[in-house]
Amino acid sequence: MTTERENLGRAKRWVVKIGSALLTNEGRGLDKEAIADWVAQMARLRQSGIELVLVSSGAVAEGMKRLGWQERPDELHHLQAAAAVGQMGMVRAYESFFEQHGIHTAQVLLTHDDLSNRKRYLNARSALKTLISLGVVPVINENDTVATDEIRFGDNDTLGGLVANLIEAQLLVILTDQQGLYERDPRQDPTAALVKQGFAGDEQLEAMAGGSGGRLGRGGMLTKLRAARLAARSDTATWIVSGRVPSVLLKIAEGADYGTLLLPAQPKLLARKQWIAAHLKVRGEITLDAGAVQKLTRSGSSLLSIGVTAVSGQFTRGDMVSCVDSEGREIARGLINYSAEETLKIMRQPSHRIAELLGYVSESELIHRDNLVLL
Ligand SMILES: Nc1ncnc2c1ncn2[C@@H]1O[C@H](COP(=O)(O)OP(=O)(O)O)[C@@H](O)[C@H]1O
Ligand SMILES: N[C@@H](CCC(=O)OP(=O)(O)O)C(=O)O
Repeated sequence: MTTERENLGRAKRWVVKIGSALLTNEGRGLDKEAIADWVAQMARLRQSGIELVLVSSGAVAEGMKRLGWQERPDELHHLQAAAAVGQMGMVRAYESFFEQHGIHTAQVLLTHDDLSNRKRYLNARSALKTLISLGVVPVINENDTVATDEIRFGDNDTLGGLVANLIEAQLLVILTDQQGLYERDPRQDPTAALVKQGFAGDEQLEAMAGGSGGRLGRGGMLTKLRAARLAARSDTATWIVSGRVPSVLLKIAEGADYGTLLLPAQPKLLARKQWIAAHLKVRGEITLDAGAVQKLTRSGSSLLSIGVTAVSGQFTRGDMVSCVDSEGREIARGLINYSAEETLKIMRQPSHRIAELLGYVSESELIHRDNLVLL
């Protein structure tokens, strides 16, 4: 009988994410030996027909090393400067190692803005798919030099999950400095047991994960689990595994029993809904009454103004808002058809009164079901 691991090892399209601590050998500078080794493995995978996209952290960590800084700076402009310096070394290393195997690489730097604008999202998707079809391995990182807090993914685990959605990968492999997810942070408790398999989005697993163990990156175990939750929306499984296991990527392709495998538990979302769900910047919150919650969750209906009891935040038509129940639990997200001010005027009112209350009607639904994603 074939196991899930064996099936996933045969997946055709992978996103591989490599974290800062691993790539820079805990900040000692780019670990060229390790990079050459991962690249050699990826070249073998490509030869066996697997399509690959690489999401690599390490620009800030490598920049810090080159600039002689011991501590990760707090100021944004210092981080941006370090990233700009370090990114050069990183892409140079990848390019020269992949070249030895006759494989072209491409540098792709993204900000959250690029993926939250529908047109730029579609552009990024077709550019990546074209690169893949040309046999090129794209090397993606956040565009740290221009990213402000407003337009930041924040960590590359999240970026990895979103890229998996973008290219509809079957597998997201997160290489890190631990063997996988442990029941507790192994840096705090070395006796903690490894979790071998679970479901993406399982809150019990998320409760086991702590923040970043290092001073180099921004992620941590929780961001990896959240990335798995994001990836699951495109039916992508996530494998969290140590990059220090010899031939780790080749072993995964054989379905070996390493690390933590997180399987998607929900049905795949339509591509447009994945894009909606991936919006990280929520502009406001609307509270729904019990009837509206039931309509949305049981019948997949659109949200009407009559079911809304409260509005908070500043949003305009087309913005992403979070829909919560009367206890404050988020149940859905969607692109709203009315601004916060308009929503305040029409909440608790039936749709046929919108014209009378506002003097015009944009749409009869507050959020159309095609623009609504249940969480
Ligand atoms: N439950 C857990 N299991 C494993 N690692 C954990 C857990 N909770 C927190 N961590 C920490 O997360 C770190 C990995 O995240 P991070 O340092 O961001 O790595 P990367 O640079 O690979 O993204 C580990 O070194 C570990 O200290
Ligand atoms: N874009 C940043 C990535 C920061 C980050 O998320 O790091 P990590 O938690 O190690 O994956 C960089 O290249 O330094």
